[in-house]
Amino acid sequence: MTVVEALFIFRLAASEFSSAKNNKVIVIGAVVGSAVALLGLVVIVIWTRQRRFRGNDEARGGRNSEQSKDGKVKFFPTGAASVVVEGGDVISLLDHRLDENADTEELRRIARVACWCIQDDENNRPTMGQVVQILEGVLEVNPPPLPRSLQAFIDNHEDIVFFTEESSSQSSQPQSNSLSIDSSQAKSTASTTDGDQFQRLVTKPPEKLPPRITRRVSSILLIQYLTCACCHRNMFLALPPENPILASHDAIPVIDLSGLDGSIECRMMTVEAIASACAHWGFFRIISHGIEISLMEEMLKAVEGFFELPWEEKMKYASEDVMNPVRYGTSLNTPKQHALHWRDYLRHFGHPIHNHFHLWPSQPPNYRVVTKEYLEEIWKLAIKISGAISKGLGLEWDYIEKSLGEGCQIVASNYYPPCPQPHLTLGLASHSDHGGLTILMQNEVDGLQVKHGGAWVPVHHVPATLVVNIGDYIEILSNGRYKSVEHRGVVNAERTRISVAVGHGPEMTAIVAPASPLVDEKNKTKYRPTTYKDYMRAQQSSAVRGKSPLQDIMTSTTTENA
Ligand SMILES: O=C(O)CCC(=O)C(=O)O
Ligand SMILES: [Fe+2]
Repeated sequence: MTVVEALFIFRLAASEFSSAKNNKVIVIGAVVGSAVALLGLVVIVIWTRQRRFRGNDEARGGRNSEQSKDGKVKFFPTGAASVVVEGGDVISLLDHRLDENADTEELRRIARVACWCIQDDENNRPTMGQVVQILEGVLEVNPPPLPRSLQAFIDNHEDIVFFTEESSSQSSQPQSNSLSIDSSQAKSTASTTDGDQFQRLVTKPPEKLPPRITRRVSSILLIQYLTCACCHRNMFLALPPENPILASHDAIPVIDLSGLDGSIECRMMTVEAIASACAHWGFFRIISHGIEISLMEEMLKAVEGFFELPWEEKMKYASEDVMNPVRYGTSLNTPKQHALHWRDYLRHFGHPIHNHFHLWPSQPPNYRVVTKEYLEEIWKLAIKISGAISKGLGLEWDYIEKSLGEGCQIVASNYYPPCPQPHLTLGLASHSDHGGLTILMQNEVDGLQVKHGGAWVPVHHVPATLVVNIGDYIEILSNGRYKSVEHRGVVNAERTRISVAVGHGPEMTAIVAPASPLVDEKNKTKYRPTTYKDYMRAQQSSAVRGKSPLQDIMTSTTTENA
């Protein structure tokens, strides 16, 4: 593909992106083969953004070119590429609204990779994988040669096809004040380049990795990455320096839930086992839970099917509003955090299902039906376990159930693609869940870790089991007797991990506060009351680290009363 062809396609298909299944980077859906060339142009658009290439400048009539004082028409990509090739001031090309507020090195890297992507000979262009690594600073990139087809615009500056800024539904009329070059002409000027040019791209790992760490370029993220890099935002999620030592065994308690359907002794023993697990771990594995294995498998498949949809289909559910009933994204609050997880997620409300069913993803075709069945079963299971937890706290069986009102169920499906540098990043940073109980299912790839006694303990995949953890709502309701436990997701270099975490909490308007039977003169309230909606919003909007949202509503127990 020549640059001109790429420009045409960019012009006509600017919004058509799809995910490359394997390497999880953005490509342009309409392009078969040379997506990298188009990527190079997209990169130039993003980095220089408004003023010339996109033609926002009305004075220039929305063209991707401008006329200099000597009357010559300059094609902006050519000018930009020349600056990059000659080692000029890349900051001068930056969107002026950014007030030169960018990291020159980062920008130079972006600019160079953009120019390598639009080399005339496809063999000289980097692979998507190399693009990603260069942008991340893992590989170094040398200055590129000026693409010959851009050189053609210098040589034939009066013969330029201008593309207007109108949407692709309008025809792309040449705006030339003279003749036009069509793509075949440009092709003829773009002969293949020397075989050794690719060598000049030579990318070598830097001696040490950059300090800011999350390497996350998935379907959503390449664009975010580039935009944020241009805005000089720190979007990397670093591991905490004092990472606790990782215990190597999986020691969370295992509870046979069939005990809750047995004799009274059996029930009480199971209640005690759950109470002990909540008090000491906040996490436990359940067996004999009553959810059909086939349903679990179908749910995992439906979720996987969603993540494998084309990018544009998934993006229908992207939202920056943390309270949106359906959300597809990456970190919980990407615009605010500028710190990204190595994962994509789909998060939406479940119970009461009739309120939300119609909003759920309509693809893959069986997603809604399977999810409905799974969430209904999981809701019943959550209520059953909540009964045992209530009893274990010395409350009535139905205390927690009643406190939920209509209740709220949220399913968060997480998709963690393989990561080339897994030890340097996280799929999901340490956090506690805002709800009462989370019931989690994972595919056969490990990655969940629970903080216990100052160490991170892995929770391995065990077929047919589910993992339960208590969240902030139960910590608050128990007046701190049970603690919601921090957990996180790590990633690996080989396999995609999928987890489906279903959280259960009260209806949005419910007041979140300690259960009154658990508050007295001796046990003063440890948490300030708030509505669940406000708490959830605060939790979802904060940088997802540790338990800070919960700490924000803690009282000084020595001074405050219920
Ligand atoms: O992927 C996992 O195992 C953890 C998921 C999780 O903690 C969450 O979605 O809240
Ligand atoms: Fe979680």
